Formats: sequence, structure tokens, C-alpha cells
Amino acid sequence: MNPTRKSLLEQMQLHELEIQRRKELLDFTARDAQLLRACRDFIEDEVDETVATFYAHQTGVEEISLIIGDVDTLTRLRQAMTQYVRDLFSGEYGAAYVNNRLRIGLVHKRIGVAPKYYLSAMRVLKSLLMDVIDKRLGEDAACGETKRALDKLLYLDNEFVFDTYIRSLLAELESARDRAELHALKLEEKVAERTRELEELARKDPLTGLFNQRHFTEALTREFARARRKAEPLALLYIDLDDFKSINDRDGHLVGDEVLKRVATLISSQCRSYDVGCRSGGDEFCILLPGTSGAGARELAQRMLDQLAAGGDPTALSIGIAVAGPVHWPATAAALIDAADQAMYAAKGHGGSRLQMHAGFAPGGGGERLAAVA
Ligand SMILES: Nc1nc2c(ncn2[C@@H]2O[C@H](COP(=O)(O)OP(=O)(O)OP(=O)(O)O)[C@@H](O)[C@H]2O)c(=O)[nH]1
Repeated sequence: MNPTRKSLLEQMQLHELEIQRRKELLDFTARDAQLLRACRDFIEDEVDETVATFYAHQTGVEEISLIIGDVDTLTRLRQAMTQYVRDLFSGEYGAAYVNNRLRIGLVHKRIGVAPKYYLSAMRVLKSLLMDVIDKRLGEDAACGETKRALDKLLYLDNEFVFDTYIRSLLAELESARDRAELHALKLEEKVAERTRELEELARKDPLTGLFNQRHFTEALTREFARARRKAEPLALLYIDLDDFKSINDRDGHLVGDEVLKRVATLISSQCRSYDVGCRSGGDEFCILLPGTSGAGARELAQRMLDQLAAGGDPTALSIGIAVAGPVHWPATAAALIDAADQAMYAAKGHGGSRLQMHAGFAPGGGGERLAAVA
């Protein structure tokens, strides 16, 4: 809710009944209002001098003169104070009067007038007004009663001024708390984002950007269990570069790195979003292909070999393929790795730069090798 659309009185829900109750608590009666109203004429005569004396005192206090700050502000304050003195003796202490008092509290808070300065100023004003009443009413029987009425009214005013002062302080606290909460939220988001980045880094091979061995092991365990549950095939390609050591030895480590990156790009280009392409270390790579049969895996491997050859890339790969399911399963996920590894070594045994299918697994998940199929 925009506060500028409501008066302070409305914002603070100070309805007539509450104002009346406060007057009752201070024993401020209609008679008190009448007594003060009766002073109106002589107060009018004295108001300029009273306000002048008041500000002569106030500007003599160093901290207060610093708060006032300049002559124009002092002029405005004098006018406001003159009006306040008139209001005090107006005899009308309803909603409009209260709203003005509330505004004073808000203004004091805004310009940084601490309660100690406000209260000391009120004491000075009260003493000046009491002197005027004494002077004008003298021995009049109503003199004492009028002074007590003024005393009660000033108490009432102070209540309202402090109401807004405190409310304004609370609003500042709430706003600071909101800002702190927002800041904390942003920090949390940053930390979460950074954590995600770090988790991503922890799962990736820094040279090639493919997944690392750790992530591969987790993914294999997960996909193996899922494929088995859903009776879907799961293919694994094991890829090793041929004579990679000699590239390093001949052309240097940096050239070797470039070769590894080219193979990684080749693998990424062949992977679907749910395949897991990984560098398992050194010059070895593997690709986990959920829902892929032997034929599909063989096709992909052949495509990779063909692409290398067609592009004139001298890099040669030995690729071993093992497929689990959908009917026959190795005993464990590790047995699937072994099978792909064996097939890859068999490919190398045949002179490298070729693919080799693992023979498959025995019914019942015994992990036993069936008759070899090249
Ligand atoms: N440039 C580079 N070389 C690496 C990296 N990691 C491992 N290597 C090298 O990769 C080579 C792998 O050598 P081997 O395991 O004998 O493999 P190979 O030479 O391909 O032999 P075969 O597998 O029998 O064909 C070693 O010389 C390692 O130092 C790397 O990040 N960058």
C-alpha cells in the first residue's frame, strides 16, 4: 500500500474512539478544552515573542542549531511553531489536531531530531507558555486549572509524536530487514549457482570437456539398474587410441592433447543427449548408450572410424563393444566394462583401428562369455 494515499491518522488507525480514550486516560476533559480556548486572545498577543524566545533558546544549543542548519529552515520552523501554539489554545483537539501532531513525529524522525532534543524543546515551550498564563491570568481562580489543562494536552501531543516516531523507526528496521533478506537470498542463489558449477567441474575432464571416470561409474551403476528393470539393452563402447604414445613422443604433448580433444569432439558429435561420453583416463574413452542394441552400437562405432578416415585424420582407434540385455545380463555393471575392455584389446590384437563386438552374456546373468563373435 502506497503510504502517500492515506493520512497518518488512517495509517495508524487512530480513530475517534482511540483519541477519546487517550484523552480519558490523561483526564483531559471538555472543561480543559474550554479553559485553553479561553486563553486564545492573550496567547495571540504573546505568540510572536514566545516563539522568538523559544528559538533563541533552541539555537543556543549547539546540537540543535546544527540540526536546524540554516536560516530558511529556522524561518519555517518559527512559522510552524507559531501555528502549534495557536493550535494548543484553539479548543479543537480532534482528528485534524492529532494528524498534525503525528506529522511532527514523522518530520522529527526524518530530520534526525532525537527524542532527547524533542523533549527538552517541549519542556522549554511548556515553561514559556506557563509563564504567559501566569502573567495573564495571575490570581485568577482558573489559572492553576488552565496550566494543568495545558500540561495534559502536551502529554497527549507527546504520545502522538512518539507514536509516529516509533512507527517510523520500526518501518526503517523492517525495510533494513527486507533488504538483508533479499541480500541473503541473492547470496544463496550465488552459492547454489557456484555449487552447481563446481559439481559440473567435478564431473568433467578438464582437457576434453567429456565426463570423467567418476561420473561414468555413477552413470553406469544407475543406467545398468534401470536398463535391467525395464529390460532394455545397454551398450558400452570402450575406445583406445592406437600408438598414442608415439604421437606424444614424436610431436610433443601439446599435439597429443589436440588429438585427444579431436577424439572427444568426435564422441560428443555422435552422442545423444542421454548418452554418456567420457574420458576414462590417458588415451582411453568410453561411451554408455542406454536403450541401444549391439547393431546400434556397432553402427555408431563404425561411423566414428569412417569419419576419422574420411577426414584424413591419422588418429586410429580400437573400439570394443559390449551389450547388456535386454534378455541376457552380465552379473554386474563391472562385468560389462570388462567385456568392453576385452573386446577393445581383441580389436587391438587384430592390428587396431577397428571395432570388435564382445560375444555377449550367458542367459541368467552369469557373466559367462558366449561363443565369440567378431
Ligand atoms: N598428450 C597427452 N598425453 C597423455 C595424456 N594422458 C596420458 N597421456 C599419454 O598417453 C600415452 C598412452 O600410452 P599407451 O598406454 O602406451 O597407449 P598407446 O601408445 O596408444 O598404445 P596402444 O594403446 O597399445 O595403442 C602415454 O604416453 C601417456 O603419457 C594427456 O592428457 N595428454
